Amino acid sequence: GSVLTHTGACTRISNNIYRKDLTHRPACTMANTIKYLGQEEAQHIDEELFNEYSFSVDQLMELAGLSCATAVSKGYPVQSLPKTPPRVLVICGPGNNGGDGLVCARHLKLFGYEPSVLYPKRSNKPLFQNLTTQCEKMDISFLTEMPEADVIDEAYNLVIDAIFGFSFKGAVREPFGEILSQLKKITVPIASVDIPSGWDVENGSPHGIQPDMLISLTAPKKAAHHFKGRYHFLGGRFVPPALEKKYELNLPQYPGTDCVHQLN
Ligand SMILES: NC(=O)C1=CN([C@@H]2O[C@H](COP(=O)(O)OP(=O)(O)OC[C@H]3O[C@@H](n4cnc5c(N)ncnc54)[C@H](OP(=O)(O)O)[C@@H]3O)[C@@H](O)[C@H]2O)[C@@H](O)CC1
Ligand SMILES: [K+]
Repeated sequence: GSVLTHTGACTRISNNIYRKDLTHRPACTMANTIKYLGQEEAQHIDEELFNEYSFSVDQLMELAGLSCATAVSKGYPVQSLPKTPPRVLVICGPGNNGGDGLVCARHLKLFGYEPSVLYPKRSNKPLFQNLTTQCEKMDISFLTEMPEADVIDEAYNLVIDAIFGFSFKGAVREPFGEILSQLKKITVPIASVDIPSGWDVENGSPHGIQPDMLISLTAPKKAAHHFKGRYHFLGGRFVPPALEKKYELNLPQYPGTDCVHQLN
């Protein structure tokens, strides 16, 4: 049952999850509302997971990437894809969001998809080199350049956008400006990891890419209020309860042992 005493400013999405109405601040208690994080708060939680809770990047990235592949398999089951072979294009950026993409590509391959990766600005950190080798050893092909929008529509069933996450700031620098301009023209669906790339992390971007799926990791970022696609999943089921409490994340219960929770 609801414990909210509000004026209709919250939209009930599913059990114990309420989405804030964009037009006015909810008068309801925030006790049952999943928190949408600002950029700095997302970065603080990230630092705390590593520094206070002693997680390694590898651990959380593996769970984040697995969540993304799982959400994709729920929204776009391999048997339901219009084109065979079941090709998907995974575009990876230079930071940890790109690392999530590399992990996601590997799990998608294990799930029966045929991922190809575009990873134009590579990190020389061992973690990223290892993730790249793991993909190569699993016969995941790496593209040398961004295909034109019509080629993507012809060859791929969907695009995984793992270009930028919660550390994105300012005007998009190349080669990602050109990549995002092609993504604005494609008609196959885009699944964005954590943030639709190119969007301001808090305010979104009305003229940016419009993904069909968003997989929010740890907790949604404020930009997710502007997401208009069909599927919004929460992933990254690794938040210790004490950390969740400290930041008042009010995360929903994940079903059973699932690593993703569908928000809408
Ligand atoms: N705690 C969690 O929840 C976990 C979070 N995880 C994931 O980590 C993500 C955050 O990763 P992150 O901090 O590495 O940054 P991210 O957003 O990938 O981008 C930084 C890179 O982008 C670049 N860049 C920035 N602005 C740019 C511009 N305008 N134009 C062009 N380039 C620009 C910038 O380049 P530089 O400024 O260094 O040149 C830098 O290299 C998070 O969203 C989630 O997906 C999981 O892996 C694990 C658990
Ligand atoms: K992204």
